[in-house]
Amino acid sequence: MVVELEAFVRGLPKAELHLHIEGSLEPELMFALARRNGVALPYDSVEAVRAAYAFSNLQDFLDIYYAGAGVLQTRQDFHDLAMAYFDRAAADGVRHAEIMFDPQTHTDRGVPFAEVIEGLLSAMAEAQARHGLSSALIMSFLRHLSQDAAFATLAMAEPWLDRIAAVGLDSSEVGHPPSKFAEVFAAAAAKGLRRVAHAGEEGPPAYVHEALDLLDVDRIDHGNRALEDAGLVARLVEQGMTLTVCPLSNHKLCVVGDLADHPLDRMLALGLKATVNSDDPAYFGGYVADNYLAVAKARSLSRADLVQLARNSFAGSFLPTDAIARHLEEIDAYAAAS
Ligand SMILES: Nc1ncnc2[nH]cnc12
Ligand SMILES: [Zn+2]
Repeated sequence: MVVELEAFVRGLPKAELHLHIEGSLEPELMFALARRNGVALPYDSVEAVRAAYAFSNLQDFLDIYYAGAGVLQTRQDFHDLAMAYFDRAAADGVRHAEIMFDPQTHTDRGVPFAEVIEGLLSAMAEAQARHGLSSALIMSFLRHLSQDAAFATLAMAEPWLDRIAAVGLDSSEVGHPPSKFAEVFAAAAAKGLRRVAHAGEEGPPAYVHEALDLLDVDRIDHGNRALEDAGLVARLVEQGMTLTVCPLSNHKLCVVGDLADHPLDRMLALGLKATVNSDDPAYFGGYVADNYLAVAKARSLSRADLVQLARNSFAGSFLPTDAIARHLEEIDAYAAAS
């Protein structure tokens, strides 16, 4: 049976490994939560919000993203936000999602850590029950803030550490190298947490080296600029390091000028373990299947490439090996039947 590309992509079993839950806040939900919580928004319509989503770099986006997150106040808000994401992800063939959250974006405006994480955890349980979709939490530190602030966040998370898979590092990259967070990542590792970090999105290849050397990361989020350093590429290939690549994000934030120039297929050809992810889907124009489709069309990816990307997503996840093996078998059966 030859399945048409869009149906093939949406049906392909996949994991999403790079998703900021605050970046899945659609303007409609932003308005509904603003009303529910009595928060004033600087926009008078959903259309005006969408019109503001024209970014020329990462910081342009982050300014709007942190402002939008201000409508999130109660555990019900975080539950509703995450459920909206899980419903969309399930419709996109996502079987497992490792979602990042930015506690400091909320605790710094007086929202208790417990409200944030309990809302997310209840949605994760509901996604498992409703869709059979498993998930894990990545607690990201904001790199424009200090390492001491990251340590304070790690301390706040102490009662929930058995429910958090990993720590991450996000926000404004340039000027905030991984080395700034070496001690807090070591402390997280000592507590049994895995580690991921945004590196090489806007920052130089040296930041990717630092994430490997000083943060001992299990995955690199983005990693595009690693391609500028052949020795670094060889190192990433040798280590089998997963890169969580986000094509529509790269385009919207001008990391690539045109999707037609996206390096995803070059990464695969070099032997890098690239995956496809949505990053902040409400802001960048599409969820994970839209990312697969857009880059597949722009770069003429083969079905074998798409299957490889989906395989990489499970292989690079924090799932136990037996669960990974089951998902890989499901992909093989799907590919054989399509
Ligand atoms: N693409 C991105 N890069 C850095 N920090 C982020 N926070 C949310 N999305 C991000
Ligand atoms: Zn990201």
